[in-house]
Amino acid sequence: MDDTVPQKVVVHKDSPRGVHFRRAGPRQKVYFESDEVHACIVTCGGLCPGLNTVIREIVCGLYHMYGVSRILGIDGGYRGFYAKNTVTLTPKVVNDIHKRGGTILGTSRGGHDKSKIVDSIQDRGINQVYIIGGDGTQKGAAVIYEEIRRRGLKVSVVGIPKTIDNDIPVIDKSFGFDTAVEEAQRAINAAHVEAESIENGIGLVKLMGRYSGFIAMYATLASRDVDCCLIPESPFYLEGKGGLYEFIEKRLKENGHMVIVIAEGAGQDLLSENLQPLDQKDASGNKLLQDVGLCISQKIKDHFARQNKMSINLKYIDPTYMIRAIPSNASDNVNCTLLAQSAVHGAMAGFTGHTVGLVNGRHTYIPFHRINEKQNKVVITDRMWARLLSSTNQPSFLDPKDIEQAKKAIEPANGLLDDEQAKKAKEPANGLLDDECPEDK
Ligand SMILES: Nc1ncnc2c1ncn2[C@@H]1O[C@H](COP(=O)(O)OP(=O)(O)OP(=O)(O)O)[C@@H](O)[C@H]1O
Ligand SMILES: O=P(O)(O)OC[C@H]1O[C@](O)(CO)[C@@H](O)[C@@H]1O
Ligand SMILES: [Mg+2]
Repeated sequence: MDDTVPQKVVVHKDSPRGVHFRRAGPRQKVYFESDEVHACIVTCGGLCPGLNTVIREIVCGLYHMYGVSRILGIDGGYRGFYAKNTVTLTPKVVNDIHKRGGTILGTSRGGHDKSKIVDSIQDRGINQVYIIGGDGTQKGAAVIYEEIRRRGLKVSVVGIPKTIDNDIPVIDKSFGFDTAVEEAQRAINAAHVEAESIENGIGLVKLMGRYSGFIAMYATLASRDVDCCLIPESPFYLEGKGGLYEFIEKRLKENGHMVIVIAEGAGQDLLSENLQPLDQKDASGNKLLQDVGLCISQKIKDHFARQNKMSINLKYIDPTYMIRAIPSNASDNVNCTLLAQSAVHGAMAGFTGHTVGLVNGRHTYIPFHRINEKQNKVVITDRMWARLLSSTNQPSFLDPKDIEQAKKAIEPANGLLDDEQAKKAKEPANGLLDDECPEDK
């Protein structure tokens, strides 16, 4: 019950203990009686490998570990609470679903209406709400939790973080990420085979990653066939000395072919507004991006045609939805199972207002505000990006001015508290930061 997990494992010698989270797991005392539990599960946002596994394991966990049998599936994301039907979930119904991609409950963007959702929870007598989704979904879950608290309802609200983009902070990584990276290898392999089979072949692969380039970075590091990885966090330019065109020319001269991986959110500043207006948003308010892969492919082709000194053969591969619409692999299945079990144990113990997640290799309960305060991004002054640059041997596309700016904009690259932060942090008498632990009813 009292075990905690530190957010930062590497700290200065004299710095304070920092933020700790409650360790997840079964408790000796449970808050809910089995027969009084009425649980529901909802999936929101984009698809991600492993959604069905999490649903399955929540249902089986509640049923087999705690004898809970009243479990509802909410159809079609947040709006399903008030605008759609529900599905009764039993171990039999969910038995085989982990073998399928997608979510048997359906999902959606937009439609988060706090009052209508909490009215529906109240009217149906639901007292455990399991919400599976990405950064937007966790923000929505926090709003629901606050409203439930305001109304004084005895309802546990638990988030299970889902994102192939890996853009949720604090947690080590989200379920589905490994599967997506693995599937991306197939596209990169195809790009490589095409590129090396033809003179001056270029294989260009676009991968998901709206604001965070983790999939592109890990897929590149895993593959070894990638010559250049472009991500939203690392600005790049096309023309002139040190630009992308110059690098392409150099690689083609050296190797006769090359593979480029580009994350969907990279290089948006280089694109024209002709594909869609720049301020267009999806139903959840996420900015709709232009197809950077298509635009950059065309620009590369035009450049080399204009130059007339080298004829190139570019093949553009866009596996976007293929990497997230598949079932989770073995390691993600394990990950999903443990997350679902942690969620069930926490809710049964009466914890609420938190997301379950792996922190430094341990399962924890993380208060919503910690998850929602920022977005996880690749830190281009940190080790991983440096490792990638060493692996591909690509230019950093940065001038010293950009490096200085990036350093100022992010937290310290080595993850250590600087002196100022260290001074601000105070260690409470019992060594635990009370407000960092989910509320215990
Ligand atoms: N700030 C917010 N407050 C309340 N609800 C929100 C907020 N942001 C998003 N939501 C709701 O959360 C749901 C999912 O959000 P979104 O479409 O951004 O996907 P996500 O959870 O971020 O997943 P992903 O981006 O990984 O696909 C939507 O129904 C949306 O209305
Ligand atoms: O087309 P949709 O369903 O909005 O999903 C696209 C988005 O989903 C994500 O994969 C996040 O789930 C982003 O990388 C991508 O921009
Ligand atoms: Mg999101």
